[in-house]
Amino acid sequence: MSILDLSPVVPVVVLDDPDSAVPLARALVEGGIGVIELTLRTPTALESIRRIAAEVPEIAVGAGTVTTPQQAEDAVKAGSSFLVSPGTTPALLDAMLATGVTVLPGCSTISEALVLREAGLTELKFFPAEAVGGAPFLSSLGGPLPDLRFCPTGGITLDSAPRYLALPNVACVGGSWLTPASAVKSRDWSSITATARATVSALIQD
Ligand SMILES: O=C(O)C(=O)C[C@H](O)[C@H](O)COP(=O)(O)O
Repeated sequence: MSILDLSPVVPVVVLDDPDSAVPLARALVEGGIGVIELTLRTPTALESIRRIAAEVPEIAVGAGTVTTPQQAEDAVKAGSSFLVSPGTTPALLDAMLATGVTVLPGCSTISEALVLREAGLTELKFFPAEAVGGAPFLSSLGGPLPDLRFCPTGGITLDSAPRYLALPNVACVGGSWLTPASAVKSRDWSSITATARATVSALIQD
């Protein structure tokens, strides 16, 4: 099964404290979410990935904000089962593919999407979704490139997610709203579970 089909929403998480990684992942699982993207934006992100991969087998943990070949390698060594980049260079794509795990390289223009399709990829991240044209852009892109499937991310909310998910070329959306910084900081796992549950039921009904 594709990583894009695990959940209608991929929580994109910025985590400072690796001690929060396992309870946070468990809170998402409890709320019905089977996938988590840990961004490599904090110095402890790899340690958080390591702990989730080792202790929460119910969730697929991947690395986000992969921007260098070295990060791709390190993230997979830490246990990432998929890699997500905000944009893609040829060297970054080669390194991501060399790891052998599922990759979701980022793009934000039709030409970038075409370059990735030429490399054999059909599942892409679209970032920063809202800022570069949102659902209308992806809808237009579906005309000439109907074989590509996207996970749009960037500025998407529970309110705007259904507009994306209604498109035939959108498999899921990424977003940070499931793990607000305030709830993570205060270790409010029950509110994260409640938000995950509400999100899953709203998006599956849609
Ligand atoms: O760092 C990356 O590689 C990213 O892809 C950025 C994330 O997609 C956004 O940080 C999502 O956050 P929101 O826009 O708040 O939903």
